[in-house]
Amino acid sequence: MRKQRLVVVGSGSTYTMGMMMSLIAEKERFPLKDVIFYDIDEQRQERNARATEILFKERYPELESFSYTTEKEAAFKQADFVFVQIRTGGLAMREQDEQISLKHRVVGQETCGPGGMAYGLRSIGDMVELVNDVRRCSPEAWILNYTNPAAIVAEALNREFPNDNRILNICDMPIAIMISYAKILGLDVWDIVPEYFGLNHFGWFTKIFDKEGNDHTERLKRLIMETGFTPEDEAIANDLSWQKTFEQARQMLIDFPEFLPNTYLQYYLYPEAMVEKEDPNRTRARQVIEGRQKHVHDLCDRIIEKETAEGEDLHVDIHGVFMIKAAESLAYNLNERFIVMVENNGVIPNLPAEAMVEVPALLTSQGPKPFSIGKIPTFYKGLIEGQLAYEQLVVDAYFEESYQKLIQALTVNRTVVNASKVKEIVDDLIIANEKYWPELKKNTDSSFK
Ligand SMILES: NC(=O)c1ccc[n+]([C@@H]2O[C@H](COP(=O)([O-])OP(=O)(O)OC[C@H]3O[C@@H](n4cnc5c(N)ncnc54)[C@H](O)[C@@H]3O)[C@@H](O)[C@H]2O)c1
Ligand SMILES: O=P(O)(O)OC[C@H]1O[C@H](O[C@H]2[C@H](O)[C@@H](O)[C@@H](O)O[C@@H]2CO)[C@H](O)[C@@H](O)[C@@H]1O
Ligand SMILES: [Mn+2]
Repeated sequence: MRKQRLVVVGSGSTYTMGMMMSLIAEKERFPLKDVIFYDIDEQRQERNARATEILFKERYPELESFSYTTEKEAAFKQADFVFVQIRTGGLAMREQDEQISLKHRVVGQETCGPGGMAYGLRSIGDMVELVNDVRRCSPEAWILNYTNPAAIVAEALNREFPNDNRILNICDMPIAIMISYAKILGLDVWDIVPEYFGLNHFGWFTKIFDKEGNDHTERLKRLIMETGFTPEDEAIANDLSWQKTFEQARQMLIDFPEFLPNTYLQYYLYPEAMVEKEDPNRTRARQVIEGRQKHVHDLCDRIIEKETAEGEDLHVDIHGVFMIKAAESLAYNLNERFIVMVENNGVIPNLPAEAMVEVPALLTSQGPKPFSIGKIPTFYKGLIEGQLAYEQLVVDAYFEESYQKLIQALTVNRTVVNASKVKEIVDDLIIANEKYWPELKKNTDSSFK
C-alpha cells in the first residue's frame, strides 16, 4: 500500500489532537509516510505540534517524519493530501459575529445567518490563496476542506478553480447525526446507507437503509418522535448546547415529518425561538473558548510537561475519522459512500446545474461520483433556492466587492426578514471585519447584463 504524505493546514485547530488520534487509529488503512503541520499562528501550532510529536513517537513509530512550519513553500512541497481546517479571524471574530447578530435580535451563529455571512467573507480570501499556494507546489494533491462556512467556501472555490477536480469540501454533521441514528437502530454507523440531499448545513435524510438493503426510515422517525433524539458522538454527547440542538431536530421532525432534518435547519425554521434561547454575553464562541479550546490546550500542555501521552484520555472522534476515511477512499479507489459537497450538474435536476449541493457520492481515485437524487418536492426546492441565492450573492459580493450584493444576500436569508434590519447588521459587521473583508463599494449598478 503506497504511503501518503499529509499536510495539515490550520494545525493549531482545536480539532487537531482528535484528528491525530484518528490518524493513529486508521494507520493500517491510511498509512502515512510523513505529516507536516502548517499554520499562520506559531504559538497555537507549536502547542499541538509538540504534543503530537510525543504522541506519534509513542503510538506511530512507523511514521518516517513529522514536522511543523509557518512557511508555505516548506509545507506544501510534496503533498499527496492537504487537510484544511482554518478559522480566519479566530474564535474572537466568531464571538463578534454571534454577538453583533444577537444585538439586532437575529440568529447569532457560526455558519448560519449574518454570522455565517461574515465568516464566509473572511474565509474566501484565505482559502483561495491557500489553494493557489498548494497548487504551485503540489499540483496533484487532494485538498480536503473542512473550513466553514463550507457551503460558501465550496461555492467560492468552485468559481475560482472550476477545472480543479481535486478539491473536496466536506462536513461532519451528517455523519454525526448518523451516529445517533445508529444508536437508536442498534446498528454500526458505517453500516448505515443514507439517502440525503441539500446544501451544506441545509439538508434532509430521505431514507435510512442498512448494508443489506433493509429500510429503517419509518421506524427511525417513529422512535425519534416518541422517545427523543440525543447527540451520541463522544465529542458532543455531554454538551448541553448540542443536546438542545438534537432535541430541536426532533421537534422539526414532528413539524415536518416527511424527511429527517439536518440539525442546522433549526436556525432557518425557528429563527425567533433560537434568538430567545441565546445569552448574548455568552454565545457559543465563548463556550468553545472556555470548553473545547481550554480542554485541548490543557491536554497538550500536560503531554509536553510530562513528555508522554500515557494516562491521558485521548480518543478518536468522528470529525477526524470522517476526513481520513474519505481520504482513504480517494487514495485507494475504494468507492465508498460518503455525503459530500459536489457541483450539482443534474444530480438534482430541478436545481441549478452550478449549485454546490451536499449528496451521497462514491469516492473514487477520479473523485466523487454522486448518486442521482431526482427532482425534489416544492417545499425543499423553495427553501434551498432561497438559501442558494444567499450563498451565491455572498460570493458575488466578495468577488465584485459589492455592498449591494451583500444587502441582497442577507435579505434572502430566512434568519433576517426585515430589510431595514439587514442594512444595520451589515454596517456593524463591516466595522467589525475591517481587517478581513474586501472594501465593499456602494455603487447601485444593475446586475442585468
Ligand atoms: N466542515 C465541518 O463540518 C467542520 C467541523 C468542525 C470544524 N469545522 C471548521 O474547522 C475550522 C477550525 O475550527 P476550530 O474551532 O478548531 O478553529 P481554531 O481557531 O481553533 O483553529 C483554526 C486554526 O487555523 C489557523 N489559521 C487561521 N487562518 C489561517 C491561514 N490562512 N492559514 C493557516 N492557518 C490559519 C489559526 O491560527 C488556528 O490555529 C473552522 O473553520 C471550523 O468552522 C468544520
Ligand atoms: O459550536 P462548535 O464549535 O462546537 O461546533 C460547530 C461545528 O459543529 C458541527 O461539527 C460537530 C460535529 O458534528 C460533531 O460530530 C463533533 O465532531 O463536533 C463537531 C463540533 O462540535 C458542524 O458540522 C461544523 O461545521 C461546525 O463547525
Ligand atoms: Mn459542518
